[in-house]
Amino acid sequence: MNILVVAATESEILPSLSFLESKKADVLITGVGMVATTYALTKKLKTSSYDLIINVGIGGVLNKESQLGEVYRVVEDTIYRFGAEDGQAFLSMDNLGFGKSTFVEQFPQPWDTIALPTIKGLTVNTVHGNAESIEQLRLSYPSNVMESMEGAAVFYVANMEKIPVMQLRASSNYIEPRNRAAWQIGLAVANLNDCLQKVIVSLR
Ligand SMILES: O=C(O)c1cccc(C(=O)CC[C@H]2O[C@@H](n3cnc4c(=O)[nH]cnc43)[C@H](O)[C@@H]2O)c1
Repeated sequence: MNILVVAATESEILPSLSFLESKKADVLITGVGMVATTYALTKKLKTSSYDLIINVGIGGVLNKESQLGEVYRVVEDTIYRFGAEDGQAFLSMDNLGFGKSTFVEQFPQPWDTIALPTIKGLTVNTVHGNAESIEQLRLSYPSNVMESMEGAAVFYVANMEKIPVMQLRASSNYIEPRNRAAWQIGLAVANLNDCLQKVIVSLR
């Protein structure tokens, strides 16, 4: 199976680089954000074809009862507040009739890999960091969500190209008023890479 692993930054995938080379899986470092990700992935797919794209990274979670460092399979991912304000209401791209703002994982067949907790993803241009915007987020998403800056872009490109795709994301921080000192990036990156390697071994 030809696999492409997509990460925003090299530091998120560094512990797996030699493992991935030994498994003949390709790695793409896109840069942070939806625009950089869409460009880099689309360009890569012009010259190479894959049976599976795996997006990996760290992210923020809303539910403070969940443990930081936990690795999730993101089953769908929405571009947050992609649409128009109408007074106090919000009209999504779907409501406006301009297309979709939610994109989904798509399994290769046959699919058999390790069990992981699942979560919905939100992809943002601005990392949440103040109480008012986080309260607004909680009203729209009362259950837990995983926030990143790239997930929906990877799903979008893969869905458009009809390439199976999954997203593994480890929680590095809670979505809370900015508290960078509390981010557990080392733990999240270690768990993420451990999980990625298990998934790849299970697929081959
Ligand atoms: O220090 C900051 O405030 C900050 C702002 C933007 C990005 C970062 C990164 O560390 C970039 C790496 C990567 O991290 C993902 N990430 C991690 N936590 C979150 C979050 O709570 N909300 C959205 N994205 C998050 C993101 O996918 C970046 O690519 C630091």
